[in-house]
Parts: sequence; C-alpha cells; structure tokens
Amino acid sequence: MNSPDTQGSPDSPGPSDSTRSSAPASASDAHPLRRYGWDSRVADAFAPYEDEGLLPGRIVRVDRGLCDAVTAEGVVRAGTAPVATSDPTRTVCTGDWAALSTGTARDGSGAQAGPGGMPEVRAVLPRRTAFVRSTSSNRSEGQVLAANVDIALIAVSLAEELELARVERFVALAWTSGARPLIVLTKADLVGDAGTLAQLAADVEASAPGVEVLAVSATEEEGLEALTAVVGGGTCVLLGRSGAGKSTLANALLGEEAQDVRAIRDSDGKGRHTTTTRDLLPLPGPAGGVLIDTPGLRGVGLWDAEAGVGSTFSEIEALAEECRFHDCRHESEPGCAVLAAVDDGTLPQRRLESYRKLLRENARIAARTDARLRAEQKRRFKEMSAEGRYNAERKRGPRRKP
Ligand SMILES: Nc1nc2c(ncn2[C@@H]2O[C@H](COP(=O)(O)OP(=O)(O)OP(=O)(O)O)[C@@H](O)[C@H]2O)c(=O)[nH]1
Ligand SMILES: [Zn+2]
Repeated sequence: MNSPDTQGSPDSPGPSDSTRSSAPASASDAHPLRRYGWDSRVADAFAPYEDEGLLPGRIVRVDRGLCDAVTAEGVVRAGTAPVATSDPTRTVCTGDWAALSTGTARDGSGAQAGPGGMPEVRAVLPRRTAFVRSTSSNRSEGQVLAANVDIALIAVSLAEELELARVERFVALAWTSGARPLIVLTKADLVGDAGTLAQLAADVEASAPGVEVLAVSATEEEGLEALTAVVGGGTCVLLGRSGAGKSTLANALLGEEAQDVRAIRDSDGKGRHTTTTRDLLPLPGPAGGVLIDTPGLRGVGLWDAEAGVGSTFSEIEALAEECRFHDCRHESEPGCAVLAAVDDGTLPQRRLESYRKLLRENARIAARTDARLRAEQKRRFKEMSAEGRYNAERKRGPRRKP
C-alpha cells in the first residue's frame, strides 16, 4: 500500500508551520515535524547539525542514490552520496532522521547543497530501532528496511484458522527490531459470537506474553478508535501474511487523507511523472504519528533474531533458568524444567516446538552469514544506537570513513 504524492503536498507542513519555526528546532513541542515523530530525543541528536546550518528531515522514501525527506519546508528530494556505505544495515532508509543540506536554511546560514544545487543527506541520526532483513544472496547480509519504528502492528485474520506459529514469528521479528509488537485481530465481524472471539483472543494472548491484542473490524468500524489511540503519535509498521487485512487497516488508520491521495492517482490511471510514492505517511488526528509501509517489510524474515525469539517465548526462557544444566537444550536432559512444564501441561508442546523452529531458522541464517561481516555489522549497529554517539565523536574529531 503506497500512496503517491506530489512535492509540497497538503500533508507536508505548510506555511503556517513555517511561521512557527522561528522557535529553535530543539523546542520539540511546536516543531513543524512534530507530527512526523520529532521529539526531544531527535532534537538532541540533531542539535549539533543545526549549528552547522543543516536542516532536519525524516526519510519518507529511498531509491537508488536518492531519497525523499520531509522537512519543515516540505518534501525535498536529496542525494545520499555523503552517507553512502557498503554496509546494507547502515544505508539510509525510510524512517531515518537525517541532517540535510538544502542551501536554503531559514536563517540564511544554510550549508551549501551538493552538486548541481541538489539537497544532500549529510548525516543519518542514530536509530532507535530498525527492521533488518536477511537478503537472499548467498553471502547473507542484513538489509535495513525501516528505522525508528515504535510499534509493529501484526495483522492476524480471524476469517481463517489461527496459525499461532506464524503469529509468534511476527512477534519475534517485532521484538528483534526494537519496536513494540501489537497484535491486531482483523475481520472480527466474521466471528460468530462474542464467546468465540474472546477464546480466539485468549489463544493469541497465550502465544504472545506481554503483547497487547486488539480485535478490530474495518468493515464495521469496530475497535479502530482503540487502535488509533495506541498508535497515535508514534511510528508504526504493518506486518502480517497476505490477505490478513493490512491494506484495509492502513486505509482505516490513514483516513480520508489517504483516500484523497488515491483518488488523485486513480483519476489519471497509472500515475503522472510528478507523482512519487511515499513509504512513510502521516496519520491524521491530533496526536499525529506516521505509518511506514515499505515494499519488502511485510514479508520480512528473521535476521539476528535470537533475542527477539527469546522475548517472544519469555515463559520458556524463564523456565530454562530452572533447568539443572546451564546449557540445557531441553531435549532429553535430566532436571529439565522446560520438559517438566510440557509434561505437567503448563507449557503447550506446540509452543516449545515453535520456539525451537524459530531458533533453528535464525541459526541457519546466521550460519549463512559471513561471520566477520556480521560481527562488524553488529558492532556498528550497537554504536549507532548508542545515545550521545555523535557528541562523543565531535570531541574525538571527525569520523574515519569506513
Ligand atoms: N469482513 C471483513 N473483511 C475484511 C476486513 N478487513 C479486510 N477485509 C477483507 O480481507 C481481504 C484482504 O484484505 P487486505 O487489506 O487486502 O489484506 P492485506 O493484508 O493487505 O493483503 P496483501 O496486500 O495481500 O498483503 C479483502 O478482501 C478485504 O476486503 C474486515 O474488517 N472485515
Ligand atoms: Zn531444559
């Protein structure tokens, strides 16, 4: 689900926002990018770049060598050469916060734009969270699909039999990214009675300890208010199998704005040259927030997901603490608390099997990955997420090119 849009669209901050921008960019409340997720943490991370006359922006779309970023001046097309890297986990991606040179900074001190006057991404701010997928190439590397996601909405259709292992897989993916999973049971109108609905929700809840579960019906407009309240203000993505109702949910969340945009596209068939798609769309409503829906994200696979799998099966990990052997594999070891729980019926056999399967899947992907490259990526990712990294670098001097 992508909504095409033109530059300077109605949902980009307009003139009224620019007049407010006489306040310093670090004042997060009234910031023109507030509805795109600007908060005090982003403001702090951006502060040093503001001193350089760069503009903050959030990446709404990336394609080869170029990106679209929403800034206080609207959507700008920018080059990404200054932040180019051979590490696919570090390439600029949708959802990233960036420092841009546009040559038109408000106070006139704007850092020069790149070749040909093209705005450029000069730096990518540290990511809070990231969805990374394993690429299908032999030399497996992680490829980052979306950054700074707060909530992963996992659409699970109630129109068909629940596949709990699939739900667990998506939950593991969400935890791995650093985002909070939220399970949305879709098509609740197709469930016969309230008792059945409650039972289905309970089954899902048991498979996702600590994860909120909401039932909605897009057709009956039920549960949408609760969902809107949860996602409002944050950055969310949609995960779920084909037909789970993701597009329908996206439309419901995006509201009339998205439909208006679609109407524009439909009126001229396949779209105009001036029309570009966006992978990051603002949510209507007072709280703001955005929905990221990038190609590939919906079908993302595990990558370096061991901890995420652990969080998904937290009750198994807790039981494992009680196993006699520290390195118990919960297969046939004496004194295994996990197997004991299966025996006495407190842990469903299905759960244990699902846990093993996901760990195996993750291990397979890890084995495929060049170990050295992976260690390097991991180290850099840690670095990137470390708060205050930028400031530390400033004190140390400029960063060496990788
Ligand atoms: N009855 C009912 N049907 C729904 C509801 N939400 C979605 N559907 C239907 O379910 C089907 C699949 O919905 P989509 O939103 O296209 O699902 P999707 O997850 O985006 O599918 P992909 O694009 O293949 O990934 C469509 O025929 C929808 O009309 C609902 O709340 N109630
Ligand atoms: Zn054990």
